[in-house]
Amino acid sequence: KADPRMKNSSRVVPILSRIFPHRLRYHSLSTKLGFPNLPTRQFSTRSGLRSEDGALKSLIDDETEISDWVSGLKSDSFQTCLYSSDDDKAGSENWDGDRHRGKDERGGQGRVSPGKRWRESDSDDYSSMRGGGGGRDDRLMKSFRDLISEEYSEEEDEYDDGGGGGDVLKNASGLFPAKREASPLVVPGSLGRSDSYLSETRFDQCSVSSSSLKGIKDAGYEHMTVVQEATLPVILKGKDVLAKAKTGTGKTVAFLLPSIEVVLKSPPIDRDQKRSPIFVLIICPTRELASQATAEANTLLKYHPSIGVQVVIGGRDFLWSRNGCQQILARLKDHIENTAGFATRVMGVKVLVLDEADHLLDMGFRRDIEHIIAAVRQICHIALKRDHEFIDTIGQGTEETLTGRVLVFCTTAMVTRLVADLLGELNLNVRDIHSRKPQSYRTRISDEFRKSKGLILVTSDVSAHGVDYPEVTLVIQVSC
Ligand SMILES: Nc1ncnc2c1ncn2[C@@H]1O[C@H](COP(=O)(O)OP(=O)(O)OP(=O)(O)O)[C@@H](O)[C@H]1O
Repeated sequence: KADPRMKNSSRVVPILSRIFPHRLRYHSLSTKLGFPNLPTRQFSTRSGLRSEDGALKSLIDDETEISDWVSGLKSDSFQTCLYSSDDDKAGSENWDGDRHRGKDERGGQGRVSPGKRWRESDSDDYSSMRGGGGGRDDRLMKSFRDLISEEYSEEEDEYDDGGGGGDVLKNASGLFPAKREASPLVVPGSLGRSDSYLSETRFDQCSVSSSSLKGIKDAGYEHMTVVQEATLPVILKGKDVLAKAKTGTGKTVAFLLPSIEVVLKSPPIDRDQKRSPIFVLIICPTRELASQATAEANTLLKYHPSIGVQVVIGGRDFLWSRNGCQQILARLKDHIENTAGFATRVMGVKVLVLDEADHLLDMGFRRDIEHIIAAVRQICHIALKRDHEFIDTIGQGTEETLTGRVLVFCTTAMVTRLVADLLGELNLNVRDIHSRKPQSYRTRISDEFRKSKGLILVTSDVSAHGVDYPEVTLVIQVSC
């Protein structure tokens, strides 16, 4: 039986189809420097997977079929939150899901065991979905926005929910410039200061329910973190958000708290309904991260006895394996089709969170994300609206993440220039010295490198002779 709440919408969600290009990876350098880390595992390109993976193939083939039975479904509103972290702490070794999220430093979580509530019925099979740690640069975020919005424009009119995006921005506590999505909203308070994750704003200054406030207080939180402060009012206004923030800066609460408020604002559940509808769907790449989010949710839900949280986990550490995304898809499809009541329950989804989605893109999973979104969309009619807000608490460049001096030796002037250009493309703070540069320039750059911190010097062997650079954190020899 369909949720009666779904009756009034006329949205049609566009098909997402563009292929996201694979990106260059500088794994070892980024790991050493504490730059945003990239995965160590080798992932095959996506092209071969589809034919090999029956589950994915069948999901895609079945999209039309699923779409048939959901075509009558309607949704009043649907919010999408895409979260990414600029993970300068988590090393590549953590990609299997045992990332630490700074909880020891700040405490205040884990009081309630994951999945305590709502485990009663239809899931013996728990499977988590969440994207690993470590954000990428703005190109990724832009790609994400492109990915989600590009086909949106084709059906723009059908998406207009009358929300009035500009007004939303204007009304948002004065924190947000009334600007549409042309460029990310950079939250300056957070830039370049690793200890400044807490904002001046207290939770009790925001319009969240008193029960949520009690839970927040019990968790020991008083002030919002920068990303929470920036995203909460926007999401509470019903706006979609694409947020970028460093690891351990409270993104989980940033998406959980407004999600809880959305649930609270939803019409009461029909008591006759056998299975409670799912209002919020959070997709995480690993069971560990899903469990952490669940624990955090339970903390926030302490005084909301009517709202439950359920973690659905399948195989063990499956995501960052070769077919991880396909497995998510397969499980999603499996749950939709075979888990008693799941499809009906998920029809009520009002908030979709793709946590750390940038990693999925970075790893060439764009197609798979599209399919996940398509699969979810089939049942709940969602998309990140084109007038969503992109909130960036990190900003361009990564200079603040590099504190040491890095020396990269290359064999020739050409290779030196190439390596410097590549690092520059990654927004790293880089200088190059080689024989084709004038001596005065080389001397100046040498001096700058000696004096400054947070700089990468790429040099040909020309500067290897007789130079003495103090406190070099890392030396890399490029031998091609
Ligand atoms: N407003 C707050 N005040 C104090 N501590 C907080 C606040 N919000 C979250 N925390 C705590 O900060 C820690 C890190 O938060 P969280 O795990 O949500 O960060 P994150 O940005 O999601 O990290 P990741 O990128 O690893 O997913 C947790 O222990 C959480 O309980």
